[in-house]
Amino acid sequence: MKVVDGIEMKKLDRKAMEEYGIPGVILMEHAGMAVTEEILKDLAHQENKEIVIVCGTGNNGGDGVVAARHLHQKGFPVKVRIIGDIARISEDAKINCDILKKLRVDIKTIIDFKDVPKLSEELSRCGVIVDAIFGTGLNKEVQGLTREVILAVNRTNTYVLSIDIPSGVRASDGHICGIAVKADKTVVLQLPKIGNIQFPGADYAGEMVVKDIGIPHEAIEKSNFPINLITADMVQAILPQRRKDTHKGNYGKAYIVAGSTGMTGAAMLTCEAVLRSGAGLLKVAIPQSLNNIMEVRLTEAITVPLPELKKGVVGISDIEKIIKTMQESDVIAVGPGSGQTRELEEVLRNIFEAATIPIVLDADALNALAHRQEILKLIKSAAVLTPHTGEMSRLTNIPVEEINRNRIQIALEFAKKWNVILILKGARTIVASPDGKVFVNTTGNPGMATAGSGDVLTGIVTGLLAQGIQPIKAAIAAVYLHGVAGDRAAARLGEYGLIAGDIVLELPYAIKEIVGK
Ligand SMILES: NC(=O)C1=CN([C@@H]2O[C@H](COP(=O)(O)OP(=O)(O)OC[C@H]3O[C@@H](n4cnc5c(N)ncnc54)[C@H](OP(=O)(O)O)[C@@H]3O)[C@@H](O)[C@H]2O)[C@@H](O)CC1
Ligand SMILES: Nc1ncnc2c1ncn2[C@@H]1O[C@H](COP(=O)(O)OP(=O)(O)O)[C@@H](O)[C@H]1O
Ligand SMILES: [K+]
Repeated sequence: MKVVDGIEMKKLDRKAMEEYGIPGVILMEHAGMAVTEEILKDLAHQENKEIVIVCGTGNNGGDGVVAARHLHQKGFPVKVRIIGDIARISEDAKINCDILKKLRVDIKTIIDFKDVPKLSEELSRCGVIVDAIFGTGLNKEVQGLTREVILAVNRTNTYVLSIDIPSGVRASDGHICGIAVKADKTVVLQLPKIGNIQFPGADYAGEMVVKDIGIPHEAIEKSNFPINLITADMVQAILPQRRKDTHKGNYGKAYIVAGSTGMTGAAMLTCEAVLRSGAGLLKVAIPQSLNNIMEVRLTEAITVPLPELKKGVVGISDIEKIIKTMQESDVIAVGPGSGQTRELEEVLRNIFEAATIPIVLDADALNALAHRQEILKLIKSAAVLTPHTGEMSRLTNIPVEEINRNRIQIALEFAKKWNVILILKGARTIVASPDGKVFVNTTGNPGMATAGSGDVLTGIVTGLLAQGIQPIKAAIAAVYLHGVAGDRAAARLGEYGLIAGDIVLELPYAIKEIVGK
């Protein structure tokens, strides 16, 4: 599903109107009806059926006014409160306001701070507040009277439904323009906006429901706006059903180079996730002295001990053996728990030069690349990098705060510059491809902020790549499944007690949930 910013949404609205001749009032009518439908669902669970709709003077307010008409028609007590100068109301919203007046719906304007206490009282007394103050047209910090009204909405305990996006959240990036409505539910019109899914804005949305308002789907499909939301349908289409007449050779050989003294656990988690993702065969390169530990724990994997020179870490002396196994494999992953050694860069350089298979780089492999990203240019095959924000900061020399303000753009620029698939991990993981596309993941939860959960993701990407899934698709499916597995684990155990191994254990069920088998 496409994700847009305010400008792209406006373009699509205009296209619907100008190229397809769908008048704005019709789109507004659909929006208002979609909102009504959701309000009716919410009202079904509560005694207090009174609704107060707080509107701005733009088209978002117009959607609220249409909803007021439908609710009035169905016999619900509705109040409409319009903030600001009603003379400035948008054309389509005015048409609908005029109808409301003729229907004698209770409609008033809030033009002064002294109107706020009365409004606060109405907001506290009603059963549902509809927030139709600003949508995609928010273009500056929220101040003055509107700020007071939003504060009043947030002070109540009343259920709040926002139209399109909680007022105060900037559609283009999720920035909070000083203050924003804290919604219980957001009825997103036609397409999710970046501000609906990127933090901090995403935190204000509550439950999100996306509703079609009649913008032609072919117009949306033709849009070349690069951002997409990863959905279950998308992942289902990526994961093939297994054919009956197959054997382990059909599901690929994965090769993991991971682990060092003190960090065999990272290698273990990655390996388990590779196997649980359905790869046919797994080999793991491990410093000789750690081999026994791995053999005991990893029943199903083949270990390939490396004759380490420096005890407990992989070094350049191991490279011949690494390259040989790599040449017999379908994917290689390097980095989880590898340790920070100077030699790792040299190891990577050799792998990059020799590899004809997809390469997954995580953790210490990424640290080894910091300040030496240019060696990524040696890679002739596909590469998937999986940094968390801290690793991304080291890779790019951009401060963490700046990355967090601009995750999509920074991930995209890196992917294009270095011709890699970049998975920028965190709450709302971003997958960026070198051809300029971005996929945002919304599965997962803060319970996954625990040591080793990134190693699990590396294993899933690697396991899917082993099975011959196209690299960008493997990355998309991996982040989604990783999040679903994490959500399942959290549902069972809660977020506090969740550990990375639980994500691995839930992974088969997450896959089954999507694939059906
Ligand atoms: N045909 C369509 O386009 C359809 C659109 N639809 C709906 O419309 C929404 C977009 O509507 P929109 O473009 O009219 O903008 P909207 O969000 O209502 O606000 C703009 C107003 O707010 C004002 N303003 C902004 N920031 C402010 C601030 N900080 N503090 C104070 N004022 C501020 C701004 O003022 P100005 O910039 O003019 O000074 C302007 O007056 C969209 O989210 C969806 O819900 C659907 O009905 C389908 C058809
Ligand atoms: N709040 C959150 N919401 C969703 N996913 C999260 C959240 N916190 C962490 N995760 C996920 O958990 C994983 C953590 O990875 P990482 O930081 O590399 O852990 P480690 O290095 O310990 O393995 C990432 O895939 C990240 O997206
Ligand atoms: K709104």
